[in-house]
Order: sequence, then structure tokens, then C-alpha cells
Amino acid sequence: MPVTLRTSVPIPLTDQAIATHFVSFSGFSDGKEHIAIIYGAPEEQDTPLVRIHSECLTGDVFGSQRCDCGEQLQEAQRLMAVQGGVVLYLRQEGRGIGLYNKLDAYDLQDQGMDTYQANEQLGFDHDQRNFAPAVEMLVALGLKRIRLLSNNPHKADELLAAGIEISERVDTGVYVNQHNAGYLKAKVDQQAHRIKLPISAKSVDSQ
Ligand SMILES: Nc1nc2c(ncn2[C@@H]2O[C@H](COP(=O)(O)OP(=O)(O)OP(=O)(O)O)[C@@H](O)[C@H]2O)c(=O)[nH]1
Ligand SMILES: [Zn+2]
Repeated sequence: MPVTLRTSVPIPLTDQAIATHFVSFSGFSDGKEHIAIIYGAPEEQDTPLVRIHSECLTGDVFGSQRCDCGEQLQEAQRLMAVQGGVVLYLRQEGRGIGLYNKLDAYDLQDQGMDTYQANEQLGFDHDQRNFAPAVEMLVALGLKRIRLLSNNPHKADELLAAGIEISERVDTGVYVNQHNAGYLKAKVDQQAHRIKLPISAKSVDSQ
């Protein structure tokens, strides 16, 4: 059964003049409530900007500085307020391990492990995410050619393998601070994320 559109509801957002709609879907195989936030009319653009964002309650909602998720989401919103686009918000908290396990993983990182080792210590893959729901949402929305706002090359690879054309890979800004420097370094060193870290951050331990 293909994933299909369920409802599209206008939800005006603070400080945004552009029309925004929250779109729900039917038929996700993982049973989760993934959501698309539509800015303007991306279906009328040749190559709309798309941000595939994995849920991060700590960063997205509360502004945690242990990661860069909150800033990346705000950047996506700022860009899309001007040029339109789509945020695909995937309910894959903690790279797919869930919130409580992510907090356990933070505990292990405070004992010296890096973000990927901590996942494995807890019995998970280093990254448990599945980007098929993002592809399914793009197809249901009729968007097969996009500009992808992400530093993660694996996301782009998975979209390409699923037949989505990426006309441009747009890197996000670099949001480094004293609490997330090790985490960002691990993403660069181990997963080839395209984050240009300042030299001071390159010298910290991976976390
Ligand atoms: N398991 C685990 N998940 C984390 C940790 N820090 C952040 N996350 C989760 O990681 C996800 C974001 O993934 P990242 O690897 O930071 O970035 P990305 O989405 O792959 O890449 P970008 O598109 O460039 O943002 C969110 O679901 C966060 O909740 C951590 O230390 N452990
Ligand atoms: Zn985060």
C-alpha cells in the first residue's frame, strides 16, 4: 500500500508571513506519525528546498546544546519563510533509539564514549534510522526533484537510491558550542558529515 496524503491543515507559525500547512499521511509501515510542514507552494517550484529532520525533543523543543538539531531546524524555518520548502519531520528520536535510550547514551558519553560507541554499547546500531518514510512523503507530495538541506551524505545517498533526484546538497550552518563539539567531531570523523568545524573544535575528543 503506498503512503497517501491524509489531511493538510493550515497552521500559521510565529513570525512567518508565508502560509504553512501541516500534512499528515496514511500507510507508513512503521506506524509512526511522521509529518510534513509545507512552506508556501513547493509543488510549484522546480527544485524546492527540503529538510529531512529527525526528531530531537531535547534540541528542537528545549534548545539542548548537546547537539545542533534545534539550530538546524530554526535555520530551515528561516530559509523556508523566504523561499518556501518542506520540512519532513521524522519521528525517529535519538537516531531511532528513542528518547530514554538517548538519555542513557548521553550518560555513557559522559563516561567517555562517543555518540556512536554509546549506541552500540546499548545494543543498537550506530544509527537506527530509516529514511523510507521521507521518500514516501516526498512521493505522496509529488516532489521527486529537490534541494536537500543536510550535512549528512548518507541521507542524500538513501534518497538517490530510492529515485529522488537531488539537484543540490545545501549544507546547514555550523552550530558548535562547548557542549556539542565532540559530538560534531564524531559526525565528521566517522560519518563524513559535511560540517566545517573551526580548528578549536577539531582538537576536542569525539563524543
Ligand atoms: N542516539 C543518539 N542520538 C542522538 C545523539 N545526539 C543527537 N541525537 C539524535 O540524532 C538525530 C539527528 O541526527 P544527526 O546525526 O545529528 O544529524 P543528521 O540528521 O544525520 O544530519 P543533518 O541532516 O546534517 O542534521 C536526532 O534524532 C537526535 O535526537 C546521541 O548522542 N545519541
Ligand atoms: Zn539533537
